[in-house]
Amino acid sequence: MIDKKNITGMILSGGKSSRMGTDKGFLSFNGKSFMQHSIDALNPLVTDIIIVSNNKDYDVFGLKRIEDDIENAGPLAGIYSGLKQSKTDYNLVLSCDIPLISSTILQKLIDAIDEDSEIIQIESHGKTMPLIALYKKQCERTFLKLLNEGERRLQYAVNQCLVKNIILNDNEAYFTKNINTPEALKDITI
Ligand SMILES: Nc1nc2c(ncn2[C@@H]2O[C@H](COP(=O)(O)OP(=O)(O)OP(=O)(O)O)[C@@H](O)[C@H]2O)c(=O)[nH]1
Repeated sequence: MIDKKNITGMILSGGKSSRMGTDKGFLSFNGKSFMQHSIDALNPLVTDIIIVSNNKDYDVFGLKRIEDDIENAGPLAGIYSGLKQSKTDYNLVLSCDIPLISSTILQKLIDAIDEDSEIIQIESHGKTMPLIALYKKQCERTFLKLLNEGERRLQYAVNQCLVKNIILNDNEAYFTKNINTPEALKDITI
């Protein structure tokens, strides 16, 4: 049984937000920013939350913010930067564009911890979601090697580690919806 004191929460908020056209973490849903939704889902499960972003505006959330070690290299580099600075073996990593996310879904990742898995990720509607996932700190080494080789694909990097998928049913899948476009935001708002 793992103690929640051994888990760091990490929220990635870099990238271009090119499909949305505006920084996704500051978008509002149900009276709260997308970033705050990720923070609130993590809070009961972890003792510490880190925001991985080069944008100083995120300091408004009063959390530790770290910058990408390798710039413009996408979420793989963001996770690498977070793991490098993490002091805990287990790290719950979220993106900032999943405003429906809940602690109940994240608890499933924690409940699935076993001796072998290095990464435990959500699988929703047949799609694996490495940005709703638990990473062991030791993945840092594999990720750095891949980044140094020029690799940028997060799912490829995840598959180089020992990974377990937690398959959600259709009702649960709703809570993992990615909001990448203004149309997707409109869909959940109506
Ligand atoms: N720290 C960090 N986070 C990133 C980086 N690129 C993407 N992210 C985050 O990873 C998550 C998924 O990002 P995507 O939706 O794939 O990419 P995006 O750049 O946000 O958006 P698009 O330009 O529309 O693809 C979001 O939470 C982003 O904030 C990066 O280079 N560094």
